Amino acid sequence: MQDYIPPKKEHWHGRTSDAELYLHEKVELKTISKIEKSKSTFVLLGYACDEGVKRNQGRIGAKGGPLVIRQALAKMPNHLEKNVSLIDAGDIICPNGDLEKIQGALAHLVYELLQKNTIPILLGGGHDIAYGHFNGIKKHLMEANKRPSIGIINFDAHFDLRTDDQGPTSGTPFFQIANENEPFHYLCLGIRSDANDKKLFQTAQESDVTYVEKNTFRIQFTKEINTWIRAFMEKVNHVYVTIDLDGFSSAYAPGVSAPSPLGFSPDIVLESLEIIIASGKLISLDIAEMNPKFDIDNQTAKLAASLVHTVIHSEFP
Ligand SMILES: N=CN[C@@H](CCC(=O)O)C(=O)O
Ligand SMILES: [Mn+2]
Ligand SMILES: [Mn+2]
Repeated sequence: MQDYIPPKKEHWHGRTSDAELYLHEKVELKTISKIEKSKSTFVLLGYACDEGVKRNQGRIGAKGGPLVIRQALAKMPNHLEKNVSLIDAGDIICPNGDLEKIQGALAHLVYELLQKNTIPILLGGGHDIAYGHFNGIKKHLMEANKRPSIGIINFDAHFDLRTDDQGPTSGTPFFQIANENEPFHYLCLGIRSDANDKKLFQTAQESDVTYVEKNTFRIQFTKEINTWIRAFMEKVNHVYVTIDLDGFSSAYAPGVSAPSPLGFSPDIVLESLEIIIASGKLISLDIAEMNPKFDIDNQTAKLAASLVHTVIHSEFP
């Protein structure tokens, strides 16, 4: 496949030990066809594409996202049990701007990873990653059930519910999913009224979107937020989590296409992830909008890598 780059050893560096103390020593590099069926395997797949951001008039650079997240993760300590595997499966790329094709290719690879019972962790790339990612999950679940029940939990400043009448962009993925899926289960955490216009709030209302605005998505309201997340998850059988790094305050995440000075803090995201993972419904996860061009001292890459580190070290029921 010309839009796929196999994993590379040179992307994984750090301190060395004789006991797999670091993740670059633990990670296995495998192309997707070589990955075996296993329940306790996390697979990293990069979406090195910022075509959707470009089309959405954003600041390009997110195609470099997967590499810097890997490089930060490589140096982090490995506390994984021996029976848990971490695999890097390489990157999807978008060399000629054919976003629709790349989203289709991504959906196919996600489908293959889920057929192998692994837990995909996708690294972006623009938030158009969500459309391909969701379709891969859907294809996999449709083999068992014609109408799978999938809830999307998006940590984001934005709804990303723009219409796709001019084609897909990083601002349209959830509009596309809403249009093609009935019912549409979508929970947004961290929405900012200074980053979404009236039409987007109206589309959210018409599509029955549940959302928590940024002023409420704070650690002080953990109890209430946990109740809302649990209530949302009750309605669905599977949960797909997508974390748009631009939802974090730019004090934590300057390296994104559309920064949020008044965004949320990592602590409430970690609390929420704990509840979601403990539910046993998390099927797949991605981290989107990492843009190394605007990062400062690798803070955003390290934040993204720490989120991956937290997820892979969590107990999956
Ligand atoms: N994926 C990002 N989407 C945002 C970008 C906002 C911006 O460029 O300021 C959106 O379209 O609303
Ligand atoms: Mn966003
Ligand atoms: Mn987004």
